[in-house]
Amino acid sequence: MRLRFTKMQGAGNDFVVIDATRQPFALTPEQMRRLGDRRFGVGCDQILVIEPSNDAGADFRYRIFNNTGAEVEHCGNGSRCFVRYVVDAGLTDKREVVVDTMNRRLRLQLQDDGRVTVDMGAPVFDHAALPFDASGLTPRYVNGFELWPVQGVELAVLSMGNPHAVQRVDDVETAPVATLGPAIEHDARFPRRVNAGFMQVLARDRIALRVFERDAGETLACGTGACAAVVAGIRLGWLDAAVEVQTRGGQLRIEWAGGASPVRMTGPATRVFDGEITL
Ligand SMILES: N[C@H](CCC[C@H](N)C(=O)O)C(=O)O
Repeated sequence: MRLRFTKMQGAGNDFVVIDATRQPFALTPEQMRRLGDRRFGVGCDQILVIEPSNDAGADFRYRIFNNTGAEVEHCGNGSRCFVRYVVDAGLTDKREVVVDTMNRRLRLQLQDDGRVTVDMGAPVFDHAALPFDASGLTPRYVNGFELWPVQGVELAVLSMGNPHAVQRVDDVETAPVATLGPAIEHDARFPRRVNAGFMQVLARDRIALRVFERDAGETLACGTGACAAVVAGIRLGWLDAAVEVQTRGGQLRIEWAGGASPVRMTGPATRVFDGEITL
């Protein structure tokens, strides 16, 4: 089948965007794996599928698939690219767009400087939301927040709609992301696996972050991972309410006022090229 797509990236996290409002989306997981393959296909970290909304409260639905073909709950960098796409493609004349993902309703705002601000919803600390099996473990409490001993390190665990396990490291550049990342991702205590964050605190309003993503491996940036790292850092008493996150692919700004308030993320969203592929 012939498929039109738009290649986009948000802080180096890259996506194949499929507009299912203008062409049918019916790819098998194998076809999605080929689409996402950097040698046999287009290549991307995730595939984003834009669909009409079937709910009066939202302008669109958007589905997210890792490049393995696995459908997932949330993608922060992808949400910014989604709104950049729908505005540039003329699918909406709004500059504040409401979109439904698998389990969240997001509000996205296109800024005058071209960046996009996303209300990412509130973090969830209930272990069942990841899920995370803490049975038999004793956490260390820092500032009243738990750090869990897993794979020989201390993890803060939380959900941004998708599961995250964040640890503090002295230097992200020398952190063992390539080995410890997959070990955490596949640890049995995360039955649906997990995104593993490595956070270096540079100041109370600045961190460096690398994320070994579930399925996709290390990406140049992870939006939900940046939200999870900042929320964990605030809960642990290391960070203030507004933090600049330096990733390998660019900079994100994350704000969280605590409690049940939503996490706000601001960052770039760029169209790279349009194309067609036969799958
Ligand atoms: N790998 C993630 C999905 C993509 C998240 C990331 N690309 C972002 O920007 O939030 C997961 O399996 O939960």
